[in-house]
Amino acid sequence: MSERITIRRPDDWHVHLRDGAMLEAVVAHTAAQFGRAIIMPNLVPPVVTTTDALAYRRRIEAALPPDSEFKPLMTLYMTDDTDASDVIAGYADGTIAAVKLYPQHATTNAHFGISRIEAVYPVLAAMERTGVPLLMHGEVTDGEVDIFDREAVFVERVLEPLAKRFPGLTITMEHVTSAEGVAFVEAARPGIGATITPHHLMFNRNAIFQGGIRPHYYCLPIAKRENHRQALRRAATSGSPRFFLGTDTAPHTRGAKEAACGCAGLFVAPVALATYAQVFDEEGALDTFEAFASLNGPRHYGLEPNQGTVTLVKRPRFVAEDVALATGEAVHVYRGGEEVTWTVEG
Ligand SMILES: NC(=O)N[C@@H](CC(=O)O)C(=O)O
Ligand SMILES: [Zn+2]
Ligand SMILES: [Zn+2]
Repeated sequence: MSERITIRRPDDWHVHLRDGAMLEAVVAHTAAQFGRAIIMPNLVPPVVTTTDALAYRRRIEAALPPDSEFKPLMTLYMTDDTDASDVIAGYADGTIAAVKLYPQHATTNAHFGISRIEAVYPVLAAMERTGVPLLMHGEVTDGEVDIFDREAVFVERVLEPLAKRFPGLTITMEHVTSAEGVAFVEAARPGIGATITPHHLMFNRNAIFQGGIRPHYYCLPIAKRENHRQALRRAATSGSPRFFLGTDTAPHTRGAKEAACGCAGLFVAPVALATYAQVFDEEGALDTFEAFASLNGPRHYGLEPNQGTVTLVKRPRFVAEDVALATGEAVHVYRGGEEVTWTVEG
């Protein structure tokens, strides 16, 4: 049994850093572990143009610890008005790394999302031509579809046809949570990959209702049955280059979560790498950990892996319950108040 593991410095391919006081409070947790991260654009208002992305990147850089080498990779939020030439130019000059597509009303701040996928076909065609990756929140929003089935229905109704219509488009199915999603990605054409979060590897839907309603286990896509969690564990640890690390760290204040209508999203950054390492250790798969955390993502995005390394040791560490904001508000940390078994050494 391994007690220590050194891997290339990993990247986080799905992160919400927010803005303002929240950004200030959370960014160091991601920057301490990861070389790069794909930054989600669902601010209010969202990041829709390369000019917005550049300004947001500067705010992130200003909030980083002074000696940090962390590199934010920016994304645009696809709307009905997204301008293909802005996307292409922003990708060509390195301002943006990808475009994110949210089905309207699918998740936090998705009310700006596109109305009909057909509306953005010309932009998708331009992205296919020029190699700009498309990131998708993979859920249908049709109220007739059960919340636990929204990902599987999305795969069938939206993702499969889209992957066929644009055979050269690089697509990331973000935060895959279901056996159906895993099966699609495994069998899909080249250029299709998926991120897997630490929390969907850790708990199933029972956690949301254990002894009462538990808002700190509520995120989207919602956690599913145990067989889906097992499918995710198999996919992540399989060594398949299709699956890679994306934490979906999504901080909300306690006030926003512990409410009659609580926000979806978990703040997982402080325990992200430790939690993934625990999962790979439990599965007896530490040999495939580096591929998942540090190699598969860069390959999917056509980037080089990071140069440096991180070392994790199997040493228990107590996790603080909350992270404080300068406003006086607090953000509950996923696994806060618990001991985690793995610790990042640096
Ligand atoms: N994952 C979540 O539950 N929430 C995310 C949005 C998202 O990634 O869908 C957020 O921005 O809060
Ligand atoms: Zn999402
Ligand atoms: Zn997200």
